[in-house]
This record gives sequence, C-alpha cells and structure tokens, in this order.
Amino acid sequence: MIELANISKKFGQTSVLEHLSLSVLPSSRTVIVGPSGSGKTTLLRILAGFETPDSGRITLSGKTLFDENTFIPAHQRGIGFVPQEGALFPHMKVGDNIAYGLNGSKHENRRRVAELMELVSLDSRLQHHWPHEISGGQQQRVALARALAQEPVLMLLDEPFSALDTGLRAATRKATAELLTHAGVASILVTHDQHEALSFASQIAVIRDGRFTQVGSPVEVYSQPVDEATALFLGDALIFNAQISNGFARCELGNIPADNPQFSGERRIMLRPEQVVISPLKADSEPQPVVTIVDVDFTGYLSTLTLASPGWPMPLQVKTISQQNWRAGMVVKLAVNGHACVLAD
Ligand SMILES: Nc1ncnc2c1ncn2[C@@H]1O[C@H](COP(=O)(O)OP(=O)(O)OP(=O)(O)O)[C@@H](O)[C@H]1O
Repeated sequence: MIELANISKKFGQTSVLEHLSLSVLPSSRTVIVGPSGSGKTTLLRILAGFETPDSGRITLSGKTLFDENTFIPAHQRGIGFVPQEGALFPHMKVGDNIAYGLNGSKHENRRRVAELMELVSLDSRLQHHWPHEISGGQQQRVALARALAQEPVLMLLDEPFSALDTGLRAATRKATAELLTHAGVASILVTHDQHEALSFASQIAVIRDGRFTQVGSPVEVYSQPVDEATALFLGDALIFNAQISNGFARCELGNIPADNPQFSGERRIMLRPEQVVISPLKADSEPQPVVTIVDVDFTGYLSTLTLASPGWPMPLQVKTISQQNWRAGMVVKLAVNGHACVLAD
C-alpha cells in the first residue's frame, strides 16, 4: 500500500538517508528502529510531507505522493501523524483538540469526538479538560484520536510512548497496536527502543547511518540478524568465532547446527543468551567443556553469570533466569538450543 523506492536525502553536504526502499501492507504495523541520529525522524517527516527527499519515489495505494515531478502536500496525503509527546494544542480543551480539522456541523463533530474518544478508550468526560489536566498516557490517546479523526489509511508515530513510564508505556503500546489493527489503519512507528520495536511490529526495518540494514519479521531480525551491529542493537547477543562445515558451527560451546548450511570456513556466529541452557553438573558426570561460574551478578529475575573454561580465550557473560543455588566456583553444564546464526561480517 505504501511503497518507498530509493529515497535519499542530504542536509547540506551530509547524507542522512541513502536509497531507502520499503513496502508497507494495508493494516500492518511497521517499526523503524535504529540508533539516535540514524535518520528515523527524517524518514517519517518525508512520508508525512513535512520534508522533501532529494530523489526516489513514494506511492500510497497506487497514487504517487512524491517523485521527480510530483509533491503532494502533507494535508492532502491521507496520512496521520502522532509526534513525540503528543504535542496537543495547550490552549484547546481535549474535545477541541480532537475536533481540530473536523469540518462537519457542530452536532456532527460532537458525535464524532465521542466516537473517537470511545475508540481510544478515553472517558468522554475528559473532553472538557485541558491537556495539562490529564495524564501522559491520556494525552497520547488524545493525540491518536486527533490523528484518527482525519480517517487516515496510514498512521505515522514518532516515538509516541517515550514520555511514559514503563508500565503505562507497555499498556498504551498494546492498546494502540490493537486499536490501529481494528480500525484497519496501517502504521509506521519510529523508535530507538528494541523491546518496543519487537513487541509492536509485524515488520521491522533496522536503520543505521541512513540505510536499512535489514527488513523482516520481528522473529527473523532478532534470531537471524544480518550482522553483529544489528544483532547487538536488538538485544543481548553472544558472538563467537566459529569454523563452519557440513551445516555445523564449531566454537567454544561445542558443535552447534548453523542456520545457513551454505556457509563454510571461519565465520562469526551469534546466539541469543536464552539459547544457552546452564544447569548444575551431576556429581558423577564429565562436563564437555569444563565450565566454571566465576561470578554471579544477581539482579532479581535475571542474573548475569560470568563463565570460564580452560579452552576459551576469555570468560563469557550470559544473562539468564536466576537460580538460587548458583555461586562462584560451581562447575556447570552448558547446552545450546536451536541454531547458531552465521553473521555476514
Ligand atoms: N533540518 C535539519 N537540518 C540539518 N540536519 C538535520 C536536520 N534534521 C535532521 N538532521 C540531521 O540528520 C541526522 C538524522 O536525524 P534524525 O532526527 O532523522 O535521526 P533520528 O534517527 O530520528 O534520531 P533520534 O532517535 O535521536 O530522534 C542527524 O545527524 C541530524 O542532526
């Protein structure tokens, strides 16, 4: 439904976006995730029509929004935009914020505001409040209702939950995802928070230095990242040098099935910490390799174990679910679940 092809943008001599291409399906949820300064907001502003790319093409439902001969202005695009921290008009009450841009009769607008408030699960009595009289989560819902009032086919969300505390953030994120899917509105959300990205998205586009390094489903980009930086950006990762042959990766942790059997020779591989299962060693068994816990950093639900083995070049840190009996000096058994991801660099 929305297609970007070869979008590039420079500010002065600095290239900020380079040849970005992306397809977003109707009613889907795409997340653009990447470090600060990677070009996320610039891309969103280009899609909204607030910024002009230097080259490329953007089409929405078959209609060209931008190419070398075309520039459709923001208010004619049918695209909703929820900026960071909602950006409500402070001098307008909640109801008037939502009604901003509605051009029906007074009676119709009142009915539509009530509908939209119900859609975003806001108590209709809040329409008479000033923005500063409602909570951060409620302000985000008002901003969403205001954007939905335009009946967009695509909603752009720029770090919309960043001002909310952790619990409220997760709840608002889930409610927003459900609401947009239910309303049949496709969305593109920008964030630098990998948990948020993995939880909200049906499709993730990882951006670094103005380029997409990987586009895929959350499970794909998390378990099969293309390179080390993408792997580390999306969560904790254990990276090893390995010798790949016959579909197996030989490394410090043993012989692990490789996710891509075409590779061979010396390569870097990645495992997620949850793939490594650590268990106490039974008295009479021989561990292979011999692994000792050298340090336990207990942080509640999770502990970081520092593990050492005579054959390893350096100790390995693994974050794992805490167990009460773990202590430094203990010899443990390691097992690896699933495949090792063979990295491209
Ligand atoms: N109007 C502008 N003029 C000049 N440079 C700009 C402009 N807007 C953005 N930039 C630069 O473009 C680069 C990308 O900025 P952008 O805001 O798109 O990144 P971001 O990934 O959204 O970052 P953050 O996560 O910190 O918001 C940055 O180096 C920024 O300084």
